[in-house]
Amino acid sequence: MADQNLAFLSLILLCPLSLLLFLYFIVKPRPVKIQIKNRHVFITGGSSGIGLALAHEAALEGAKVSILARNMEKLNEAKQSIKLSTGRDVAVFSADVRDFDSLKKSIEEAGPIDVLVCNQGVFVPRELEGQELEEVKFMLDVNLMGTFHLIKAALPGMKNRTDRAPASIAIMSSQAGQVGIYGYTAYSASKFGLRGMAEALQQEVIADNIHVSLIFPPDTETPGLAEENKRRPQLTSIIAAASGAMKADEVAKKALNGIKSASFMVPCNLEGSLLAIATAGLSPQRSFLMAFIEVVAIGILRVAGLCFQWNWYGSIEKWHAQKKYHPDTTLVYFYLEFLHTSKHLHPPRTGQESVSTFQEEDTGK
Ligand SMILES: NC(=O)C1=CN([C@@H]2O[C@H](COP(=O)(O)OP(=O)(O)OC[C@H]3O[C@@H](n4cnc5c(N)ncnc54)[C@H](OP(=O)(O)O)[C@@H]3O)[C@@H](O)[C@H]2O)C=CC1
Ligand SMILES: CCCCCCCCCCCCCCCC(=O)[C@@H](N)CO
Repeated sequence: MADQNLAFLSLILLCPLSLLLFLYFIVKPRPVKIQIKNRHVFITGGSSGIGLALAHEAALEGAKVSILARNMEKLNEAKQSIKLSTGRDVAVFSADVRDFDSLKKSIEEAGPIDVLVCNQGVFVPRELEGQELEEVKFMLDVNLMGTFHLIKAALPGMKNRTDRAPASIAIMSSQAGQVGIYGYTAYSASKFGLRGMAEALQQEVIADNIHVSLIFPPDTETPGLAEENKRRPQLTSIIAAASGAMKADEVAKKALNGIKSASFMVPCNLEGSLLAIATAGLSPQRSFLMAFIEVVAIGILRVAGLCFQWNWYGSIEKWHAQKKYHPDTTLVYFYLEFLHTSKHLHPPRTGQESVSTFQEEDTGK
């Protein structure tokens, strides 16, 4: 009897241990550390929000930082604020990521890059039915094509870097790049696109000791989010509230740690970690411990994911039912529910909002 118990006990211990051992030997690419100190860190969208917070963090850690965005005034303000808080000078470059030639010029001027952070991004949430195709194209152009332009422009210099030390290409996705969210058809498409690009690119640049990281923040308090909240559909806010909001410097710290450990997927909060496991798919995983957790947890997280979908489709059904039977009270109802589910307070949508965010951003540049 005692022998049987012992055999049973060693069996339940042996299974996970042999799985761990197996994963230890097979995870690829192998773990690597990316140094930040004294390296050239080039951050697009570095004049605002998450990019600016990342520029601060990287400068604090002793990097040589360059930031790129369109508006020179905002760039200079960012430069001053980083100088003030860290005592370090950052180089600023004004270019639109949609314009490959001017981007290439800036990148050549900046010199070889060790850590490229593709962070620029625009988000104009709206149901596809009411969204102009130009707005769809705007998001795909800046978020997806802009990142292609950046990597095409920076890669030759990165490959020819003299020290051959591990380098990084970090790409700012979003939790809306892991799961499709109501109101984000175009935005989610642009961010899902980045994931496909990143998975393929990692295989192509591994031989050059370049390591790709994909960062997945939840709602993050930035000037961009404040602008977005003025016109975000209520259902988008309700669904996005499933993941807690973060501050830009918290996201920047998580992002920089993810870059330093060369993690392929970089979640930023607890919900993000669960999402990363639930959507692991065939993405690379360097950590055998994380791989172990993925293998063990993936089934139950699928159940959790289905529960989230149940909840979200419930909200959508309620929204439509309210609209049908009480057209006048719908907005009030959702506004009240919204107050309970989100920290971002703003007046309910009237349906009369203009597309000015997009037009203002997009003209005269
Ligand atoms: N805030 C959030 O809730 C979340 C944000 N993200 C992602 O994080 C990234 C940063 O977001 P956030 O900090 O909120 O954004 P902000 O709107 O605060 O800042 C965006 C930055 O990108 C620059 N930028 C915008 N368009 C272009 C362009 N065409 N060419 C060059 N630079 C451009 C802006 O400068 P300028 O206008 O002068 O060009 C600015 O520096 C984005 O990719 C976003 O999708 C992901 C999840 C959540
Ligand atoms: C299996 C377990 C699942 C765990 C919970 C899932 C929660 C999903 C919430 C998605 C939130 C999307 C926010 C997008 C923010 C963004 O990108 C915009 N603000 C634009 O910048």
